[in-house]
Amino acid sequence: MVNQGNKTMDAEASAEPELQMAIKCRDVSRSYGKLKVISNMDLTVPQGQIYGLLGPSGCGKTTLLKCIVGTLKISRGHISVLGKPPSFPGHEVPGRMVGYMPQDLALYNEFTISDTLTFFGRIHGLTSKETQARMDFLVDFLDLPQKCRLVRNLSGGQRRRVSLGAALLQNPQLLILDEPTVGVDPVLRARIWQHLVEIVKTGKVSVIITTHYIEEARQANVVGLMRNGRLLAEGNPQEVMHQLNASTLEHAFLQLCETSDLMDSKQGSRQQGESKHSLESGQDESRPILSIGPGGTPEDIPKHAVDWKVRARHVLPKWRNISALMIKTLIRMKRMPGSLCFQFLLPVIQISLMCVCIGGDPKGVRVAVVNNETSSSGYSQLLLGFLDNSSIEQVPLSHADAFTGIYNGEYWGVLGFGQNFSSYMTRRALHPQVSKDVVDGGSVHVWLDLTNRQIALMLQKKVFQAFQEFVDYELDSKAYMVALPIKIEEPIYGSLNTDFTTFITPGAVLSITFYLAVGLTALSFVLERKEGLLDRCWVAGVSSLETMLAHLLSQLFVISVQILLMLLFVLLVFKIPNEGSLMLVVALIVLQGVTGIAFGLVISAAIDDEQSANQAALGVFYPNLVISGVIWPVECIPYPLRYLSLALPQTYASEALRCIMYRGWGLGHMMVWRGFAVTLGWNTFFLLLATIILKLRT
Ligand SMILES: Nc1ncnc2c1ncn2[C@@H]1O[C@H](COP(=O)(O)OP(=O)(O)OP(=O)(O)O)[C@@H](O)[C@H]1O
Repeated sequence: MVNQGNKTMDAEASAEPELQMAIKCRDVSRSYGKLKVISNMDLTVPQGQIYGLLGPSGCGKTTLLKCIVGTLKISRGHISVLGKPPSFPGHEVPGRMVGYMPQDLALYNEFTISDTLTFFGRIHGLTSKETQARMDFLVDFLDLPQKCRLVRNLSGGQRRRVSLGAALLQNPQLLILDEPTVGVDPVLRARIWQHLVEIVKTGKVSVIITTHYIEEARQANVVGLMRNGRLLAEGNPQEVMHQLNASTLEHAFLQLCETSDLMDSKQGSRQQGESKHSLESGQDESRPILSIGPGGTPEDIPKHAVDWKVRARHVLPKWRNISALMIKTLIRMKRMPGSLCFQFLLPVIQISLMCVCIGGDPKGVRVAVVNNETSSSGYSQLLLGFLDNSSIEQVPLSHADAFTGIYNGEYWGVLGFGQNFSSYMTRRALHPQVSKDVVDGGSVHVWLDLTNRQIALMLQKKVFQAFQEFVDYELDSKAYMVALPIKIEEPIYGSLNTDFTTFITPGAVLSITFYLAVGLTALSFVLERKEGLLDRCWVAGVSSLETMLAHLLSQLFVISVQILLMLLFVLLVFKIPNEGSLMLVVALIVLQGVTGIAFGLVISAAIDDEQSANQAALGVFYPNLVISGVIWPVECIPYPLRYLSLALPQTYASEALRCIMYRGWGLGHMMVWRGFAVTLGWNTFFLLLATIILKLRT
């Protein structure tokens, strides 16, 4: 009986004058991995009508709407929205022509209602006057609370209405509303439907709406009843009910489900004997059981040509969108002052801790002194007087106690002087030939605990320095007789007492800038994607490149403040020398910050959840720090790992920064421009990669 009705109504429809179609889906399929969610679906939304898309939870309604707005790619078939496929160059879908209310709220929690509508108004290119007028209307119409209320403080239903307001804002030609009436009281629900009915009356606006409340869809001009990714029926709600002799849409739907189950089981038993080919073609599946009205035919898929100028304009980023997104980020920052202060202060804290704690000479290192020379005017006492007391704490002990102490880990070394140290040392210096006992007794004996190389090296250096100062003082012009025949001349670059902090600071500044920038951006898209904000902005007409550039520019502001504060501390508080151009120093650090932002954007474009994004950012941190030559010279890294090290973003950049700061070199030196070139190369690569990933995934 249903099939008969179907045929009659198809025939009637073909006799009617042809309607303009707002949306045409032909043979559309979409799968998530192996799960086929939409199967060979044909759906037609006539221009100037309300189309109610109905169906149980999980039947694929949201997926279909996402395919229609273009945020999901279809696996097969063709979709035309307002005359062209979504995201066709020059077509304002996505863009101003479409108002999309996603199922997720997709609102910025830190925004007020007014901020939210102003943001979408900017993206759609409305003037502030137009936005204001629409805002006043929508606040009144949707019964919204005061405009200055923060979205995060609104109830679920209020948020939903704000989200609907954002979709209605620019008076779009096509409204795509995914469950706009959930959580909305019956009075307002009726008003929303009344409004939709009114706006379609002009014939210029079309609406596709999904709802769980099947009966409210009676007010739609056309309903599509969906089940398991298929359209069971499409037609005017009254006619659907009439055809199925049902008193309510719900009953009609129930009947269709039963018919569909019956047909499926019949088809299943038939197909057992048939070839696999007919199973896969799926052509039968695509036809609704009941089709009343303007269905589509495969041959009406038009071909569209596009001018290269239009194509170029479509690809080029729009400053309007970038500035809207930047203002959005700045407003969000302003609404989280604690987090912003923390972001500004964190690099200062990190670099200060590094300068204070890493690279300086160890202090108060306990050393046991076994002095068997009793005379207080002996050379041993004199020599000990030249030891740097701030670094070394001398503990006079007997031989036995000193060795017990060092074995117990109480001392880092033992200095031993023989009974006749002074006389033997003189004899060593003056006589060309002396016995082994004299050589031995005239030497300072040093036993070290070498488990801590830095402390042991410092002790050795301090003992040699003390000895040199002692002989210079005691022997004056004859000092050459006992001193080592090696003279360390004035350094070409740097100073004689350069400490490890000086080496590590440039690399540390770059690493801190890089990783804080990664941290700032690695989650930016992850959270926005999760909350549906990325998709919503995309449907409003924001491209991946614009999203990327807006993030980059607004985060540049944050890292500029970070870099300024960090450099103030490094140069003025910790007095790290800078012999070169401050402009070059700042430029290189800012570019490294951009590399960090771009890398963070890659992570956040590629990864869906916060935990994985955090893990990726943290996972890269330590290996990169270790093999970038930031904390230890690259020359210590064995081949072939060194090649990897040299290719990393911070290796040549750290070297370049050291060359600028300590050697005073400029861009004329290869070691400097190489650092800039590698940094710029990585910036470009990461930004392109992030844009491509985001484009592919949005
Ligand atoms: N990103 C995804 N990855 C894998 N499966 C998905 C994804 N999104 C949706 N699905 C699956 O696709 C099917 C259809 O989901 P969809 O959200 O389109 O249903 P729906 O009809 O809108 O349901 P509801 O009315 O509850 O919103 C469901 O089985 C769902 O689990």
